[in-house]
Amino acid sequence: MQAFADRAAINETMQTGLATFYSRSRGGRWCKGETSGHFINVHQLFTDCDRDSIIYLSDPIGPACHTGARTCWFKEAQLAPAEGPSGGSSSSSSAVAHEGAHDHSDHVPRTTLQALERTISQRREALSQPSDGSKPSWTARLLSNPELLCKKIREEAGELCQTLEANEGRERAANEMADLMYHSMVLLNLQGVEMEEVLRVLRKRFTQSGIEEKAARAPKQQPPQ
Ligand SMILES: N=c1c2ncn([C@@H]3O[C@H](COP(=O)(O)OP(=O)(O)OP(=O)(O)O)[C@@H](O)[C@H]3O)c2ncn1[C@@H]1O[C@H](COP(=O)(O)O)[C@@H](O)[C@H]1O
Repeated sequence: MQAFADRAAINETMQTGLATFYSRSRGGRWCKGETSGHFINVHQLFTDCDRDSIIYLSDPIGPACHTGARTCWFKEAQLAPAEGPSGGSSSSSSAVAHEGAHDHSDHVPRTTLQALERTISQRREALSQPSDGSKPSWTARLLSNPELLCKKIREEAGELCQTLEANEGRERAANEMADLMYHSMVLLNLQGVEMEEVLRVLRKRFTQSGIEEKAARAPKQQPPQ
């Protein structure tokens, strides 16, 4: 979402950790979620180079958009082709944006991981439909065969390690990591885990050393003899 914030709203955000803005229509400060319950937990603030724009990096509790959509950006703007000099159009109006007809439930800008996660979900959904004779899908094969999936994940992890052990170079390492991530994401789909949950776990760990975290763990219960 995008909204205005004045100095007081930004100060409040920093003090409470909840995204707070300034409503120009109501002429006052508002904490996102105070009516809906959909608060936004802010964990980092960035300003742009000339300090007139701020990003609140955050974890939203529920949908961020007042329409109930996860994000406010669900309408795709399409760029009209630029007209040449004979078209009589000035350069400032050569690219005209207009809204696409997409519905917010499915059409939102996605990060690379979210786009891949969506494709995997679509393959999973297609498994429960009668086959439409479309192209064979490797993802569908993995989803239907957990044994093959786990074998591939172990194999890909081994190949990633080998890139270091056999000094295979950075391009190979990037490729093997991509293989491992893709196959692991198929497993996460079967487990009902979203990548966002994994990223949240990683973010939580930002402030803690791995050694300290392990030392603080509760002792494991011994299995009954
Ligand atoms: N990212 C991937 C992806 N990465 C790897 N693979 C497939 O995983 C398989 C890996 O098996 P291999 O045994 O060949 O293993 P390998 O390590 O690549 O090969 P070797 O080094 O062992 O020879 C290959 O078929 C790859 O094409 C992937 N298959 C699919 N995706 C994504 O999933 C989408 C949907 O794919 P389908 O479900 O196949 O339509 C694609 O558009 C991609 O975005």
